[in-house]
This record gives sequence, C-alpha cells and structure tokens, in this order.
Amino acid sequence: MPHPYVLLSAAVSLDGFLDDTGPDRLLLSGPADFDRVDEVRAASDAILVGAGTLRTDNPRLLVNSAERRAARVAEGLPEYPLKVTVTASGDLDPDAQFWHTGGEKAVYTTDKGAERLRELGIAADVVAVGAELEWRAVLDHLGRVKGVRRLMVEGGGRVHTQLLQQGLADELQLAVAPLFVGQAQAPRMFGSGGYPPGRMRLVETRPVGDVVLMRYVPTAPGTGRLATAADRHWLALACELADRCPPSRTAFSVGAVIVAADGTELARGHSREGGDPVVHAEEAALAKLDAEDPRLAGATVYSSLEPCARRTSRPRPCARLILDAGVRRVVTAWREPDTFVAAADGSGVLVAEGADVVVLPEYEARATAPNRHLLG
Ligand SMILES: NC(=O)C1=CN([C@@H]2O[C@H](COP(=O)(O)OP(=O)(O)OC[C@H]3O[C@@H](n4cnc5c(N)ncnc54)[C@H](OP(=O)(O)O)[C@@H]3O)[C@@H](O)[C@H]2O)C=CC1
Ligand SMILES: Nc1c(N[C@@H]2O[C@H](COP(=O)(O)O)[C@@H](O)[C@H]2O)[nH]c(=O)[nH]c1=O
Repeated sequence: MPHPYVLLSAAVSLDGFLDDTGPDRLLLSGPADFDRVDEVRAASDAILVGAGTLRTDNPRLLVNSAERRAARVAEGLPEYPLKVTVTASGDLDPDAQFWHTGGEKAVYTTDKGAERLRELGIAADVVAVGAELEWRAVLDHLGRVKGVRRLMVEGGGRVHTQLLQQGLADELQLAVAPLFVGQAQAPRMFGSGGYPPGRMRLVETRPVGDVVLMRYVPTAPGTGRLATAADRHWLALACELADRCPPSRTAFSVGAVIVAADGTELARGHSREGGDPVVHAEEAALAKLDAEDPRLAGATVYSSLEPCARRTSRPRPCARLILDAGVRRVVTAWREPDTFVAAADGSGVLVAEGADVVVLPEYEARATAPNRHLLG
C-alpha cells in the first residue's frame, strides 16, 4: 500500500496564527466549521496531531456525530478513525484525553522516545522509526502496515510546516477565521524555511458560517528520485489524458504532461492527438513548446507509460526527444512491455544520460486501463 493521501487541516486567524498565547485552545472555527471538520474526520482512516498539540490542546479527536459514526460502522469501518501522534521526546502525558477516548491509537517516535513512552506506561501502539523521526517512514508505515489510505493532519504548526516543505501534503484545507490574534509569540500556521516553489492550485473556496474554507493542492514537481504529492497529482492527470486517445489495436494509449519546476503546466498531450495516427503523448506535448524554452531544463515530464527507447513509426523515440529538449526528470506509472517493440523501455536511455526516472507503480492499473485490449 502506498503513502496515504495526506490532507492538512487547520483554522487560522486573519493575521496567520493557529492559536493565541493563553492557556485555553483558541476557537477559530465556528459551529458550522467544527461540524465540517467532523465530516472530514469521519471520511478519514486516521487523524494525526503533533505532540505539541497534544500537550497544548489535550484534544480528543473524535467523530462527534453519532450518525457519521454509525455510517462508518455500516461501511465496515471502525467507529472512530485511528488516532496518531508523533513525538521525538516521548514526553507525553499518560492522562491526556487522546489515550482514553475513541478507538485505536498509534504513536510514531524515535528509539529514545519509545523508551520514554514505555517508562510512562503509555498503552498504545508505539512505532519507533529509528534515531530520527522521518516523515516518509511514518507515512510508509501508516500506508503499508496500518492500511491508512486517507490521513487527516490536524496540526500543529510544526507538523504542517514539515509536511508541506517536504512535498508530502496532498491537500491543504485552511479555514480563515474573521479575527486577529496580534501576539508575536503565538503559534503561526507555517514556519520559515524552504517551501516548494510557485503557486499552489486553488480547488475550492466555500463560506462555512463566518469562516472561509480554502482548499489548495500542491503543484511544484519534486526533485531527483523522490516522489512528492504533486508528482502523484500530475501523474494522475497524465493517466486521465490517456483515456482521451482515439482507440487503436496497434498502439498504446498514453497521456503526458510537462510541468515547470514552479508547478506551471507547460504542455500536455496524448497518443494520436490532432489526427496524427502515430504521434506519441510526450512527442505531442513537446511539439507545443518552443525548443528554446528555458523552463524545459528544470521541468518534469509525466507520462502514463514510460517514454519509448525505440519505435517503428518515427526515427526519434520519446526518450531521445525528452533528452534533446533538455528535460532531466521523468515520472511514469508503467514500464513498457514488449507488446509492439522489443526493449522499448526508455528508462535506461534516460538514466544513462543523467535524467532521474521515478516509477510510481500505484498508478500502473490506471495507466494500463485504456490499453487492456492490447495486453492479452
Ligand atoms: N487552529 C488550528 O486548527 C490548530 C491549532 N493548533 C495549535 O498549534 C499549537 C501547537 O503547534 P506546535 O507547537 O507547532 O506543535 P505540533 O503539534 O506541530 O507538534 C510538534 C511536536 O511534534 C513532534 N514532532 C513533529 N515533527 C517531528 C519530527 N519530524 N521529528 C520529531 N518530532 C516531531 C515533536 O514532539 P516532541 O516535542 O514530543 O519531541 C514536536 O515538538 C497549539 O497552540 C495548538 O493549539 C494545533 C492544531 C490545529
Ligand atoms: N482550534 C481549532 C482546531 N484545533 C484542532 O482541533 C483539535 C481539538 O479536537 P477535539 O478535542 O476533538 O475537539 C485540536 O487539537 C486541534 O488539532 N481545529 C479547527 O478546525 N478549528 C479550530 O478553531
């Protein structure tokens, strides 16, 4: 099971704070928004908060609506989503409400933190991921071992900042509340540091009582061989484009998108686009760009099928077109089988010339779907 879909959820003041400096939790959401948050919780497999939030807010993290809990049970799900926290120190209060309400709980921690949690007698599933707490290891364990497909992260600021900066957040749900905190020492929504470049994509705005919900998804491709949430979003689009190909019994249906380092979509294409019976998806997309476009050098090509290394229809295969365009990163879902051309897989060619190739097998079924009739 791949990483879960990671949804960051928070309410923020007009001046960008998550809380004030007082001892009580600041209610930024109103009743309607807390009910919306309850609905998002009910639709999640797990809810995660950082240890800072556990210490400050003493949250319960329940699904409060009895109807929503009943609907979960009717679907064969546990009544409550799994509750998850992360701590390096292991310094958590065994009397916190987190442990004594709701369903299953898990704590991700360091080797040292696990010792401390044992000393404290905290009876939860304690997962030590090593000397350091590394988010990819946490998400991998949640997906692979706990079967979590949808993870709601309810803060706090440090956790949100890390997940966003590391390109691991699939979606940000931000409720902006009509009030000011005005205290420089209060916790901020996002800390300083290196964020993915460019602009996120706004997918929804909605008034919820007197707050405004904004939903954003990341756009900036990852770098190197590590995949980010934005890489998955773009590859999913490439797979959707493959569905638009005119049907063929003699060629694959493939979709491709070319995305600049700042998340700007440069071009897209699909097989046999525009009445050309032999054009490949990557070729169709590249043909829409000026060969001198300086953004190509930092761009990523997303292709539902890996770019070809050989083809019978035209002299230059897509791996060569990509390299000649100056692109040095490719994300794909499906390694090319020998259906039409032997040894057509272009990954070797790309890697040999210094490109990074990332294969995300969780999208393979999606990429092969429009090609089922060709695969025997
Ligand atoms: N308005 C809203 O929607 C929300 C507001 N909040 C507010 O946010 C504030 C808390 O935020 P914040 O203080 O940033 O705390 P966080 O909840 O982000 O937790 C931070 C803690 O989590 C652990 N942790 C996180 N990442 C790592 C990592 N990579 N490696 C090791 N440990 C890690 C550490 O625990 P340890 O110290 O144990 O090692 C760290 O101190 C509170 O004031 C709360 O009210 C919180 C959630 C939502
Ligand atoms: N203050 C605040 C939020 N705070 C979040 O809600 C958690 C408390 O959950 P519970 O104990 O189940 O009610 C808390 O730990 C923090 O993660 N969330 C929001 O949507 N809006 C808000 O204004």
